[in-house]
Amino acid sequence: MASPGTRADEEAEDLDVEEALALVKEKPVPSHGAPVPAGAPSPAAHQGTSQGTPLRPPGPHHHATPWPEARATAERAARAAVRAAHRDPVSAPLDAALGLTLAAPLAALTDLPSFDTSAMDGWAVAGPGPWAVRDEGVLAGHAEPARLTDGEAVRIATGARVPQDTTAVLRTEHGRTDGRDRLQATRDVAHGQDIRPRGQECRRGDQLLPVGTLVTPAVLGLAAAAGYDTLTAVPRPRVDVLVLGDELLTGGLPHDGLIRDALGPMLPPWLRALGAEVRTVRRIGDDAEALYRTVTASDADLLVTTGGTAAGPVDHVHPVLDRIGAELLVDGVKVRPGHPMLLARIKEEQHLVGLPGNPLAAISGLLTLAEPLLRTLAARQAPEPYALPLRDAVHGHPYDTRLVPVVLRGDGAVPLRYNGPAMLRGIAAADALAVVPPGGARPGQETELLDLPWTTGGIGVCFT
Ligand SMILES: Nc1nc2c(c(=O)[nH]1)N[C@H]1C(S)=C(S)[C@@H](COP(=O)(O)OP(=O)(O)OC[C@H]3O[C@@H](n4cnc5c(N)ncnc54)[C@H](O)[C@@H]3O)O[C@H]1N2
Ligand code: MOO
Repeated sequence: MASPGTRADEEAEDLDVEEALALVKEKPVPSHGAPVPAGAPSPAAHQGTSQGTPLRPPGPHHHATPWPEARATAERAARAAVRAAHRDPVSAPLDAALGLTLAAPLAALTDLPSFDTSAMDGWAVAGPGPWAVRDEGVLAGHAEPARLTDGEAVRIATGARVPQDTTAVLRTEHGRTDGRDRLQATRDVAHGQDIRPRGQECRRGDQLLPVGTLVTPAVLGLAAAAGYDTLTAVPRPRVDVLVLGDELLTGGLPHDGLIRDALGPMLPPWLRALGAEVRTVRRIGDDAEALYRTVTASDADLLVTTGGTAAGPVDHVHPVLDRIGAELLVDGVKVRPGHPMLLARIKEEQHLVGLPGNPLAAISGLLTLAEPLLRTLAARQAPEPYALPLRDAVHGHPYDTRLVPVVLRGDGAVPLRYNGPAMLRGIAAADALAVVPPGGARPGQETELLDLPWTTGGIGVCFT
C-alpha cells in the first residue's frame, strides 16, 4: 500500500495533476500547442526554471528510465534469458496451439488438393456434349469413381473426386437434361473448367509458412488441411501472478476501506493474450515473508507482482528483491500513469515485473515492460508501430510520457476522459492507448498508438 509523504513534494503535485486531468475537460492552449487544464501547474512551474530552458526532471526522477528505453531494456532482458534458458520447442496439439509461434517451418505433408476435385456441384463430363448421364452420382468423401468414357457424364458434388478422363465439370445451372437423360450444356464448356487439379495449392514438402509465424485461427486451418495434428512451436513463457495488498476483496461490494481486486481478474487473460501461460494467480496480502517465499519458490520465466512498488511502509517489492539479490534493470519509468513500475532480473532466465497497484498504472506497466518481455520470450514479432492524429489536445506531463486511453474514430484517435491512474473507466471503453510525449499533443498531432489485444484481433487467446 502507498503511504503519503515518502517522496518529494513535486511528485505529489504531479499526482494531483494526474487525478485532476482525469476528470476535467482539457483546454487547448494555442501558443504552446499543449493544452493545460484549469489550475494545472505549467511545465516551467514544475521545474522552477524560466520558459525556454530544456525540460529537466526534479531530483526524485533521476533514476527513472525513459519510456522507450524501458521497453527496449525489457526486450533485451528477454533476449538474454532466451539465450540462457535454451528451452526446447514443444509439440502442441492444434487445439492448444493458438497464439504460439512456429519453431519449425510448416511444410505440406500432402498435395493440396490431394486429388483432382470438383469445384462445383454439377456433372463431370468427358469430351464434347451432349452426354449420356450415369445413374449413380459422385459425392465428396467417397471412394474413387469409375473412369468416364468419352460422351459420358456423371452427377458430382463440390469436393468430390472427379473420375479419371473427366475433361470438365459442368455446373448445375449451366446444363439441362432432356427426356432421354441426355445432358446438354447451355453455354460453352472450357477444357478443365471447375476442376481443382491435385497439387494446385501446394505439393507435398512445399513450405507453407516460415519459422516465427504466429499461430492464428487461419494457420490452424491450413495446418489441419495440410495434414498436421500437432505443431512444433516455441513454448509459452510461464508466468506467476502475485497480487499484493491487504485491502483487496475477491467478491461483493467494497466496504470498510476494503476494495475489490481489479487486477486479479484482469491480468491473467491479458497476459495470455500477450503469449503467456499463466500458471498461478496468488493473493499474498501485505506480507513480506510470504512474498519472499513465493518468489524464491517460483520457477516461472516471469513473475508479475501488483502493488507494493512505491515507498510506503508495506511496499515490500523492493526490499524482497534486495533480499534475494535481484538486479534492478528498470526502477521507475518516466511514464504516467505507472511510473513506479520496475523490472528485475532474479536469475539469468527469470525476471520479475513489478506493476504498480493503481489499476491503470498496472496496465501501463504491463504494456511497457511485460509486453516486450513476453513477446520476445514467445518469439512473436513486434507489432508495426503506427500513429494517428489526435482529435483533441492532450495535456502532457512536463517530462514524462503519458499513456492515454483513446477510441479510434474515422482516421483519428479521440482521447477519453477517465484516464486517472486509479481508473479503469476509460481503458474499458478504449480501442488503444495514445503515447503522448512530454509536453503534450496538439489537436491533429500524429501520435503513436498501442493497440489493446482484443482490438487487434488478439488471436482470441484472452477470450478462451
Ligand atoms: N509518497 C508517494 N506515494 C506514492 C507514490 C509516490 O511516488 N510517492 N507513487 C504513487 C503512484 S504513481 C502509484 S502508481 C502508487 C503505486 O503504489 P504501489 O505499487 O505501492 O501500490 P499500492 O500502494 O499497493 O496500491 C496503490 C493503489 O492501488 C490500489 N490497488 C492495489 N492493488 C489493487 C488491485 N489488485 N486492484 C485494485 N486496486 C488495487 C490500492 O488500494 C491503492 O489505492 O503509489 C502512489 N503513491
Ligand atoms: O500515476 Mo501512478 O504512476 O498512479 O501510476
